[in-house]
Amino acid sequence: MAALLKRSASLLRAGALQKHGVLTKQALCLFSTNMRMFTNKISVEMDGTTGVAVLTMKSPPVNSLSLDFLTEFTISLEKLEMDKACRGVILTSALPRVFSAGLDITEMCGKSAEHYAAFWRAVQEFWLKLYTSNMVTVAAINGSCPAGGCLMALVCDYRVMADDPKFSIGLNETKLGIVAPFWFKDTMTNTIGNRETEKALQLGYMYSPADALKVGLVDQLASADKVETVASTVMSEWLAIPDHARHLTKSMMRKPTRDRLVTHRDADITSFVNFVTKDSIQKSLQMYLESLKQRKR
Ligand SMILES: CCC/C=C/C(=O)SCCNC(=O)CCNC(=O)[C@H](O)C(C)(C)COP(=O)([O-])OP(=O)([O-])OC[C@H]1O[C@@H](n2cnc3c(N)ncnc32)[C@H](O)[C@@H]1OP(=O)([O-])[O-]
Repeated sequence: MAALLKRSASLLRAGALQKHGVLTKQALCLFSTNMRMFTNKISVEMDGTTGVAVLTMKSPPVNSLSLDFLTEFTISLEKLEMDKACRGVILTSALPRVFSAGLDITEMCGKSAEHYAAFWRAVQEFWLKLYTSNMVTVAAINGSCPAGGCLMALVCDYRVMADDPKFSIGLNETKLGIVAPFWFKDTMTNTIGNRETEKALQLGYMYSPADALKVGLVDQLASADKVETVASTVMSEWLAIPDHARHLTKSMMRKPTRDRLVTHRDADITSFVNFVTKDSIQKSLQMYLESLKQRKR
């Protein structure tokens, strides 16, 4: 009981969340050591016995990474990170065919320079928090996963993807007439190597699950209905390793890539704002958004 009260207090202290004004519909429920947390766009269920949380993205139509989404995601992750009982998190989607469509293109169109800067800082923060998490992170990719969606999966420790040829994964930025920034590129290079990344980025290549497995962009395929179960099995294998040894190893492997962004963070924001405010880029993004809408007709 004492432990439960201590836990409730720590969750209530996380009332800092409300200051951000994004968690208006948040509900916290405590059942013994299990925890459930809901925001508008994300739900988190923590199993106190296993120490594993499932973070489910539920922002229709395509779990696009808007400023609000990124803020809710980052805060949810921070809360799990602060919870000593949580050792691993599985990321997945509640939507039937989409893991995440990547950055919300409407956040990059027709807005002010100040907005673009705030948006980009949130994208950086999201990447930094997930990339440097002490928890084991496993992506259960149960749908398509372009651009920022692929980035989210790539920063996880392990990726399980649904073996459905209708789904695809990759950094397709060049197809939108934009350029993946250096830390997107670094994240992909660290996973599949320089040559494959160079081809994939120049072509904006979207891999089928089978091809993604072949080049190592994902670690394992599973039938669509088994993705989360397989992710849980993988999670238990990773959690069998002592936390401190795994943390130090992860941090040693990731530090140079993390440091590169941290050192160049402001310059990266300036560069994004200069890029995205160009008329030619605004035109490309508008045309791409329009083409997405036309596809449905
Ligand atoms: C330097 C910058 C680096 C950039 C990184 C990025 O991540 S750039 C991001 C690169 N990302 C991409 O290139 C992904 C583009 N998206 C897709 O390829 C597909 O949507 C899909 C395969 C994800 C899902 O197919 P599906 O048949 O299930 O769904 P659907 O196609 O019918 O779309 C439903 C609705 O969602 C809308 N919408 C979609 N995506 C976005 C978005 N990112 N944002 C906003 N809106 C988006 C779409 O317009 C439509 O709106 P409507 O008409 O209802 O008002």
